[in-house]
Amino acid sequence: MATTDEIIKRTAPSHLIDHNLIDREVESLCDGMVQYEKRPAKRRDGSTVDGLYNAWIIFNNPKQFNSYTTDMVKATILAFRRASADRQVNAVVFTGVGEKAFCTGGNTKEYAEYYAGNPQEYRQYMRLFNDMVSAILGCDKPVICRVNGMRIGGGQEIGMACDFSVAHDLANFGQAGPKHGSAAIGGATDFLPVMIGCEQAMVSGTLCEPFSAHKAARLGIIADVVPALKVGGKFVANPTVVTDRFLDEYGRVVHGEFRTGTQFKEGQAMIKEGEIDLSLLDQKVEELCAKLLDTFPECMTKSLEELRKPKLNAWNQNKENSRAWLALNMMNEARTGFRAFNEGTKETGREIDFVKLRQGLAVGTPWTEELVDSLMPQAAR
Ligand SMILES: CC(C)(COP(=O)(O)OP(=O)(O)OC[C@H]1O[C@@H](n2cnc3c(N)ncnc32)[C@H](O)[C@@H]1OP(=O)(O)O)[C@@H](O)C(=O)NCCC(=O)NCCSC(=O)C1=CCCCC1=O
Repeated sequence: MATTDEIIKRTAPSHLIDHNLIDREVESLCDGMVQYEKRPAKRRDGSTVDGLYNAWIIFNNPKQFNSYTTDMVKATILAFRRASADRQVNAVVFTGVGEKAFCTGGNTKEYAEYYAGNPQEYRQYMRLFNDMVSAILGCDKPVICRVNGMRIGGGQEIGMACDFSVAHDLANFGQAGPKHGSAAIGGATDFLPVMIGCEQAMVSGTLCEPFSAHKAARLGIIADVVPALKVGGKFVANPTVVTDRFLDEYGRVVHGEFRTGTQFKEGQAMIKEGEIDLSLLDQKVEELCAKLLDTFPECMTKSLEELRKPKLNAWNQNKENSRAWLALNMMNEARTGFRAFNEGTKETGREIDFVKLRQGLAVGTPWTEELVDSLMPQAAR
């Protein structure tokens, strides 16, 4: 009987049709700010497999916490299409450069300096943003978000669109929308209720308070969490977070909550002194890729399609209306909030005086250029 290798050699077509839409390098669309790499797939024992790969899609804008510009969004859509169509690709790993941030969402500089007050332009941008989320949810390969750091705002939204998330435990998660002039309707309001339930979704989507990776694991937003901080050559859990007990003296769950006061400060100092090592994160990601490799490929894709439905159905129901609302919102609250973040500093703060704005609106003050300027942090203080 012929071996499988001999049969493959004899029967595979000599010419393969390319199903990509365009024949262009991902990097060329965005000055290398999104990288696309095919890394050899590995078996569970760590050995490399011939002719099979995992596609790594990497945001490369670390100075701005891997926030995505319009060009990066375009490149990301192309990257996911490429990985989806590539017969040699087992799984996609979506991550960012460095250890500080996976992604903190849309680029607030571009929002403030180009899109603010320009709803028709932002509507075009939102076409691309929506296509990026849909490209993740429509990828024929399992998508793993390798959470190499903060996952905030639109970063959390594209992260939650992925099938699995594995994080290092110094990463924070959360939304920024209502604090910065937006609503978290780029996926979060669709995904959060189905992933963590309506109550916790409400807390995250409205209050915009960051939460730890340990809490993200407890809530069920991520599949796994690993330590990244090394002190004296040994891995330790994030020292700014409670990880040594589950309940407080009143029986309330405290595991994964941030420590407070002096304990928090001591934790921060420990992080500063220690060394960050992402090797355990990479190990977990590779392990997951290897498990996915050990399955029938079409059964895997069908399983993904079915298991994505709760997220996908919510997303498809809302994405076009959300796009229109977000575009018009660029005339007032987004224009104000993103400018405030962009123009403010650590000294002045980067948010507006919400009470002042609410007081003005409460007596019918219209949105004017003058009102917006007066709300900027440097003007108010
Ligand atoms: C809370 C933060 C994520 C982190 O705070 P902190 O740790 O204090 O760091 P910073 O000093 O604020 O940031 C370090 C530098 O990175 C720059 N940065 C951070 N995030 C962005 C960004 N999103 N775009 C551009 N630049 C960014 C920051 O300016 C600093 O650089 P500098 O040169 O000034 O020192 C905090 O950074 C934060 O809140 N960031 C903004 C988060 C945000 O508002 N994101 C956009 C949300 S809206 C969105 O993503 C949407 C998606 C689609 C649908 C519509 C929509 O609104």
